[in-house]
Amino acid sequence: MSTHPSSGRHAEELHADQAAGPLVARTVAVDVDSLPADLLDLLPADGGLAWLRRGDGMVAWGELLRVPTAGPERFAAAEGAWRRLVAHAVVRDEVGVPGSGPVAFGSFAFAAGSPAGGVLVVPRVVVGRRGHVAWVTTLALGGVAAPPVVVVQDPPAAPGDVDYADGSLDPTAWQDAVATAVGRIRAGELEKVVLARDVVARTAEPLDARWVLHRLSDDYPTCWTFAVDGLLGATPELLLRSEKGLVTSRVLAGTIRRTGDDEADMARAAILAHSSKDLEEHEYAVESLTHALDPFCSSTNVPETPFVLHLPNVLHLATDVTGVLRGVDGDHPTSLAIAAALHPTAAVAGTPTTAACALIGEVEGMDRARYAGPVGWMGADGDGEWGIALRSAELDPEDAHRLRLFAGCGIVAASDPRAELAESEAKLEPMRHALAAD
Ligand SMILES: C=C(O[C@@H]1C=C(C(=O)O)C=C[C@H]1O)C(=O)O
Repeated sequence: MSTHPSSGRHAEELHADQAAGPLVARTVAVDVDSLPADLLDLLPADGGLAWLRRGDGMVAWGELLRVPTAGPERFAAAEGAWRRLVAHAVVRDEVGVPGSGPVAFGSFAFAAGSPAGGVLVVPRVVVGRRGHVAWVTTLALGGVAAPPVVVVQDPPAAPGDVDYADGSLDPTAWQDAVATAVGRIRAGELEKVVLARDVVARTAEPLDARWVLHRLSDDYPTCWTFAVDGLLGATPELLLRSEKGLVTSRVLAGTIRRTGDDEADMARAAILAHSSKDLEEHEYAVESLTHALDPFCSSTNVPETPFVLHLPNVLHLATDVTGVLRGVDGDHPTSLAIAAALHPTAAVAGTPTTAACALIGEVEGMDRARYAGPVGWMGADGDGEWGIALRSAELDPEDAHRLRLFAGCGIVAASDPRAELAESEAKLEPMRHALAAD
């Protein structure tokens, strides 16, 4: 994995590289049967990029360009750089599906003030699959790249024993923070806040990100498994997909742990679907999303009641919101511009947003970095997919044995700190299991 850049230098590099010539992208169709069932098998050991769900999606490697950003304008700066780059690009794409042609992968800090900022990475090679269609894209500057080597790599080595240590707040201090938040909500200062905690993992062997990615995508096929610049995870929550004028967003809020017993879980699903605490929490999240999406859309569709999303570790209340983008002939904002407007939703910040973010800054006691920020990819036409970076961990660029795991919970007036701690443990489970040896 590449290390995190210090801001200004690499942005200049982008311009210098552009001066070396335009972006040249060539996508060729490949026989879907010639690819391994798991595209992650193609990722080289020194890391790469991934965006996968149910076996479809993309893996990519080689860093052609990197656009580091920071501050309140982090999304706009990245988006502007990408638009300038593709405006002069020379593209030959014989496949023509979302994800073919030039793509950039990105990941952005939750908070505008976070030193983590954000980054767009343009890879040298992308291998993608969408149903029965598969492709390889090569990207270069100023000329056509040599055909890439696309081969199944040696499997990743296990991380060995993993030790866990408290992150910024220990469990008692975090429950105190939750209790403080409940007090503020009951006092009428705000309606909902999402509080997160971090846990630090130390692996005996240097971590091969592919080990974690394989586990996550095998265990959580309905989630979006991602890897962007040292941020790994499998998120069940899609901030948005923008495809040919249609936007889709999967909003989650309201959670119950699974028991491991199917019958008991069905009963729990029914409890969740009727829990006024969870329904209230969910409604805040759906409302904030639709409110932010509305200005971009000529029409939206918001189901009246949520469905229960079953994951191996938890059950969530979920709503899929769809909308038709305004704009003629595809002339509408890019997926990243829309993601910027939607972030942060009440699912990861709270309601109202400003008060919730202020309370997070006051009591959470940590920098979320890129956890709970948008993560995903975008193509030359601006279409793309951006998830919310949940159920995730950030690798330490300075120490291949160290990573920070994150999980958060929506807090409302009826929340109980002990139950929220248990919920956060359930949300840490995917990453803990992904790190475990066989
Ligand atoms: C904040 C997280 O999850 C969010 C909070 C949820 C909740 O409180 O019920 C459910 C899904 C996510 O929107 C996380 O996984 O870290």
